[in-house]
Amino acid sequence: MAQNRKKKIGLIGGGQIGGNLALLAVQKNLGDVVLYDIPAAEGLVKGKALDINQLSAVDGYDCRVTGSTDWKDVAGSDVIIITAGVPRKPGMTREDLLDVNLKIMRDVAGNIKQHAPNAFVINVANPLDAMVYALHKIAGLPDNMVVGMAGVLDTSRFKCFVAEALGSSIRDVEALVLGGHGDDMVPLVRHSTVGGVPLTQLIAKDKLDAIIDRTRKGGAELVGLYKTGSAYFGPAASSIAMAESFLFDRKRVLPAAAMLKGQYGISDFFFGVPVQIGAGGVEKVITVELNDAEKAELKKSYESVKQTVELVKL
Ligand SMILES: NC(=O)c1ccc[n+]([C@@H]2O[C@H](COP(=O)([O-])OP(=O)(O)OC[C@H]3O[C@@H](n4cnc5c(N)ncnc54)[C@H](O)[C@@H]3O)[C@@H](O)[C@H]2O)c1
Ligand SMILES: O=C(O)C[C@H](O)C(=O)O
Repeated sequence: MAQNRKKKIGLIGGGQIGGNLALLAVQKNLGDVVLYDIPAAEGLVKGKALDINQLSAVDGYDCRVTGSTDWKDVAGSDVIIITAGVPRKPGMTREDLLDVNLKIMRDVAGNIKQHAPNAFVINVANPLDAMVYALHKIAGLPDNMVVGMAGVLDTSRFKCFVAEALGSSIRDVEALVLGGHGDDMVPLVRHSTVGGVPLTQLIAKDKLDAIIDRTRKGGAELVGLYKTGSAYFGPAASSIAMAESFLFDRKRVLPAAAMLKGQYGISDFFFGVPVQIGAGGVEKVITVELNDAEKAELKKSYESVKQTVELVKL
């Protein structure tokens, strides 16, 4: 009888998010993990791999992590998550990372093209929307196999603040944040509910406005607290949710930066919208009906993301 082989997960970048991705992948039994980083970080990835493999004995996890500085080990990955890139520090914008992270992306995307052209690739590096655009161009992957992680994280921040404000279970909060991964992202209040009850009936407008503002600045709030880098637990969990939906053909509808071909009036551009992720990668882009005010907000977010993407010269 044919045996199902274990899935292979390539994690490019073994820093804060990369290490947490490896841990979550093992704990969720997603597959064997290759944690790749540059030669200067060999000890870091080999150490994290060994540490997680030893932890596996405690709870009996079956998947293994290999720390590597050789792209050949990444070959054959079913899914790749890219966190190779510098995080911002207090006082910086995500856009300030463009030059340095674009250099890293050239290297990473070129290697994906060479070593893992069939993988479903999730980019996390910032500035998110520009980096996923560069990845797609350089790696030459099909539109459906490249996606950027931001919407799941931005939406989870919004849900977290709503649950806190109401003192309710976070499980019952349904919400959606659209647009680019920047201060102009669009939390869709009209489409958000708690236990099926519209959010607008539960939280007063001034409180909701404060939640929206805090969500938009959610990344900066953590940068301000950590001081030496940015968020990593939430980003890792958000990326794993996307990878899981692909690996197990879950067909979850999740907000992500996906290639648009005319949807929302946007063409040949990666932008944060709800997509269905399954074994075929991004299988569907879902169009949400928006009112004029929401359309205007989304256009503003698009215009600001576009400014950064236009600086990407390949
Ligand atoms: N999309 C999001 O929502 C989101 C959320 C948080 C962080 N981020 C971004 O994710 C990136 C990583 O964050 P982090 O906290 O893990 O940073 P980190 O500094 O802890 O880790 C980054 C790792 O990338 C490695 N790296 C550098 N060049 C590389 C290359 N060419 N190939 C492979 N690896 C390479 C570094 O050696 C380092 O280990 C940052 O750009 C950050 O801004 C995005
Ligand atoms: O804010 C950052 O720099 C990191 C990330 O984009 C986040 O939203 O946490």
